[in-house]
Amino acid sequence: MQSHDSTTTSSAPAEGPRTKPTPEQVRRAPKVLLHDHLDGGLRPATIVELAPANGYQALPETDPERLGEWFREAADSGSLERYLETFSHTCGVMQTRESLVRVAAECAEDLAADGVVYAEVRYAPEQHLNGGLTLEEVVEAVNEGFREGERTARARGHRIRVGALLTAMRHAARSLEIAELANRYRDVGVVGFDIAGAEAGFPPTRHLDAFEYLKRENNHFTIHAGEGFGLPSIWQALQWCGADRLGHGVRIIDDIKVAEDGGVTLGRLAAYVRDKRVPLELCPTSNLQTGAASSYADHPIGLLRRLHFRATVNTDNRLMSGTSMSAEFEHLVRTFHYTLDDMQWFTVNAMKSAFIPFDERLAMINDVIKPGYAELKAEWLFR
Ligand SMILES: O=c1[nH]cnc2c1ncn2[C@@H]1O[C@H](CO)[C@@H](O)[C@H]1O
Ligand SMILES: [Zn+2]
Repeated sequence: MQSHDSTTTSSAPAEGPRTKPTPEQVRRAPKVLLHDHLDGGLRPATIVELAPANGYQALPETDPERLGEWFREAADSGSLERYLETFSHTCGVMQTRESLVRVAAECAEDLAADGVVYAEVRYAPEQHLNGGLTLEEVVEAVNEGFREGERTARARGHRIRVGALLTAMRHAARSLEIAELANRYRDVGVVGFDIAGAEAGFPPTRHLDAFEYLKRENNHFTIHAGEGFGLPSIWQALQWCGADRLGHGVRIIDDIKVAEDGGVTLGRLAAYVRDKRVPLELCPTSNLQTGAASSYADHPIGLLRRLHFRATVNTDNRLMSGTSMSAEFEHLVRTFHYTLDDMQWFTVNAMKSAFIPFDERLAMINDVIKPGYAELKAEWLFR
């Protein structure tokens, strides 16, 4: 793996842009998040407070701290299916308009406080209908919450833009309806579409009609693929369904061979993914919990970054993984000795891969991300 410990050579500066960023710098660095689930990022205290209004009585703990621990432990099962069971408790308290507005507002605030400047946050509208809301009311409540959170963040000195991705559940049969919903709200807060849920046994081609519809509408979508299942799922997502990005895609590693001497051979699918610059929404901590990777050091992100795949860093579910964008980068800095330059590389990759218009992505890169990193990289000069 990469190892450039810049403190070992006597001629290298002890400080500088290529040294390890401090936790404070990691937090302040502008970050872009493409893969974060709204129902996987609630504050534990909010879950406890919202339970009565939603008539939800099945919470495993009512003390916020213990509840947070419960989620982290329950999600740490080594299986995607068991990991997903924990979402019944978060969706259980997201069944009223007020609950959805609050959860979305807090999501935007929490991401902004963590230094995220642009986020695409996903959720499945079909999972929020038990209290009598319509699909449209769900989308409008979440949009309202994101706008409110953006304003609160701004008042606290943080700038963030949040777009929604509408997810359809792959075991269910509402994907075309949700794709149509995403299309209807595309210029009002919704930037794309996704499918999620258990991957094994539910191939993306089950939802081909939804993807073909979105393609005809010139709309954007990502597909969870290559997480709980391997290469066939990634291949279908790209070559049958036409996904713009891969949710996780981490198992593309199965199509990459590294020889004893370090030589690397890409199979046809891995070569396609790299050549076509297909964005990989990698989520290291989540992968450790669902068994898609065994440790940070063994996580394919190290190799994929080295091979210049379009890799991005994401949280997936901040509650279940007890993580944040800063925490994910901290793990990577510690494991792979990443610098601010590496962080900027991942962040620019993510911004290039976002679903908002090209001119806005470019302005975010040139006017927000690059100046943000330049300022951090220059700090050592003035200490
Ligand atoms: O890593 C994941 N892989 C597959 N599905 C997921 C993952 N994280 C969350 N969800 C599913 O997406 C739904 C909508 O947000 C969640 O309710 C959960 O069931
Ligand atoms: Zn996910």
